[in-house]
Amino acid sequence: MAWLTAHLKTLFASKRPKNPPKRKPPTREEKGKYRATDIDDDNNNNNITSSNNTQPASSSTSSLSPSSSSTTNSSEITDSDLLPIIHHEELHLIPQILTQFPAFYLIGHNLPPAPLPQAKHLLTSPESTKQSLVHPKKSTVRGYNHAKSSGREWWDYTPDHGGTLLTLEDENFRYKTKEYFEKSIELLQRICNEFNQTLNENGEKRVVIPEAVMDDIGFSTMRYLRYSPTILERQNNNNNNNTITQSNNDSEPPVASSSSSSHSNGSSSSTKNNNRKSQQQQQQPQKEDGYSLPRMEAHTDHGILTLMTSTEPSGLYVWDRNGKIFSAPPISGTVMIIAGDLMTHFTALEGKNIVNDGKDAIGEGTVLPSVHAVVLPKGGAERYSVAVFLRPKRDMVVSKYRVKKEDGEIVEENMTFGKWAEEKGQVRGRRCWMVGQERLSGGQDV
Ligand SMILES: O=C(O)CCC(=O)C(=O)O
Ligand SMILES: [Fe+2]
Repeated sequence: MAWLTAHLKTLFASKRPKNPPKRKPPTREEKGKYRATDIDDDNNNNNITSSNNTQPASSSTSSLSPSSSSTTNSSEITDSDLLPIIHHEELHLIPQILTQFPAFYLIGHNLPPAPLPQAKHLLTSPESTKQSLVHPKKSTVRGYNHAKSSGREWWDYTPDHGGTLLTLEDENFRYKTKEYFEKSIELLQRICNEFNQTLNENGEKRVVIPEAVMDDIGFSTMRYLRYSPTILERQNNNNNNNTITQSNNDSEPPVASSSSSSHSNGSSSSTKNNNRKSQQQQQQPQKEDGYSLPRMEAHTDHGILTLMTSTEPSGLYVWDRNGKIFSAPPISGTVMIIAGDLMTHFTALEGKNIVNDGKDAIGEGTVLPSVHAVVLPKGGAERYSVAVFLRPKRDMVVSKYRVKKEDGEIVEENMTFGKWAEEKGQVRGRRCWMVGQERLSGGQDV
């Protein structure tokens, strides 16, 4: 485990790209042109442009310098924090964009409307309906779950059996859910394919992302989330009534804790620790310093890519590799895409791997996983979101790691996606490996 802890700690102290994008600072008019409500496919001829933040506290006084060359202190959010918007016709730009920005918006994607009404429908169903969607072995990546102490509840789609398990008895709901999941996965697979079109130093194409990712949905899933002060209130009034195990690590739990085929829960020591921790949390009074707002603590996703969209108010933030924070509100007509842990494994320098070589495996083309968190603004309405996670099968070998045997011999073993996810789940602070995140996590995960 030491290798993993060390790796996680060093990852975000790694090199910044030598050639940061040189973008002209947008004028206020240009920024206004791309405001959330104005964007549609027809008026957006630029392939890359900048998103406009809608809620930075300091926006009125800050300068309009490009984000990448900004010297802003990492914990400040200013008007210069602009995430790029890429047109679907320009998917080939994405491998480079993801080395420079922690997220991008995609426009012109032809996805069906985001199933946010479906998310609301399911997550505001009667409690008895929600309880009937809980996985028999309490998997936190299949069916209904909640983290009341974080003011959040969610439901994970089960793609197996045509999406008919742990779901609502509603044909329209099922159709819209399945359709959005399948189209989003196809889109994420097309983006992965672009990584295999880039040329290496010798001008040759190399397989960066295993072909199996493009051919199979693997352990991909889709999540509907709801953040609401009323969930926190229920928690306050009803501290001992939780029927579902509360975990502090539920945003991306060990994949091994839920098997799509066997539905085994694989109850691990980390789960027991989390239970103890969450019981302690429930006994603590809610803090009054903002941490009692509905939220998802800072973390990175396990998989390859995540596609996200949400209602307002957003409260979604992403960090770049230098610790700079970007606000990432929903922009109409777009979806937001971020990289997960596996993207770092796949895009490591040729001949190196991040598990054994740490920072030395990270080159200019290496994509780091995006740290992200959600904190609802104070007094805001509730928020719904949809996240589609592209993940390979759990037995896919994603890396190698060295193990010292009892006789002292060092051997290399395969690191599968399932093993990666399971071990990450047991590392304290796995949610986020950056200095500064304690502001969002309540300081518990550093
Ligand atoms: O609600 C969101 O927008 C983010 C959800 C998320 O990060 C997750 O479920 O891993
Ligand atoms: Fe996430």
